[in-house]
Amino acid sequence: KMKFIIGIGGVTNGGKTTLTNRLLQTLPNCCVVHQDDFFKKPNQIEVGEDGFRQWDVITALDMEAMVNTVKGWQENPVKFARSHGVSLSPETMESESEQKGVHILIVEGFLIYNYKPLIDIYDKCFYISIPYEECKRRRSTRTYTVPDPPGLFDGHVWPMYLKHRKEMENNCNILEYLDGMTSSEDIYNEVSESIQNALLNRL
Ligand SMILES: Nc1ncnc2c1ncn2[C@@H]1O[C@H](COP(=O)(O)OP(=O)(O)O)[C@@H](O)[C@H]1O
Ligand SMILES: O=C(O)c1ccc[n+]([C@@H]2O[C@H](COP(=O)([O-])O)[C@@H](O)[C@H]2O)c1
Repeated sequence: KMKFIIGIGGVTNGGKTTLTNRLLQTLPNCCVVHQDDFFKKPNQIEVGEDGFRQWDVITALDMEAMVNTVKGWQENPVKFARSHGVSLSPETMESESEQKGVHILIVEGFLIYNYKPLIDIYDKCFYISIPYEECKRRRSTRTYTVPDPPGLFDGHVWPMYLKHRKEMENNCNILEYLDGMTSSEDIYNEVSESIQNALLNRL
């Protein structure tokens, strides 16, 4: 059975979750792993010299657990789907014995291309970005499990984003860049078409 992994990376508040949810509704047999689910507890997040808890670094996340979750899907996507409440299409169920059908995993998050064990797993790598002003505006309307203290965006979030983005580009993934300023409908259509083409090439 064919397995296909899609990375949806990009800046905080770029629209990764919005796009991911839309794809989940339309792609067959599609599961998701959200990087945000692997943040460590606040008391395990180190405080930097700047006084801010360092949320926007890879060590703020339990990446080992995230990799194991992805491996769990790779080893048995049917079991993974079932245990995560994803219903499989009848066609996939019937063809289980026949090596047909496709299983798709979306890996979504702000640092999914900055961790070695995950870099080579993707069949498609998307990257959403938006400009500083829009990012700051959208972020100010969002409340995380731990709300941003004043100054976090300029003092930590944005500088870390720039640093990681540079690092990621050096890792030279074959990234497809998406403009997060366009409508979510346009972004969805662009990504959807790209995925369909890749799937057709693989069948
Ligand atoms: N294409 C878009 N255009 C305008 N606003 C968007 C778009 N996509 C998402 N948003 C908004 O931006 C905010 C962050 O979106 P979200 O999908 O949660 O981003 P992320 O998962 O990258 O942090 C939300 O308020 C969402 O409604
Ligand atoms: O999810 C959490 O528990 C959490 C707690 C504190 C901060 N965050 C922020 O989550 C951001 C990444 O998620 P996202 O959806 O904005 O890409 C990152 O910029 C962190 O600063 C997230």
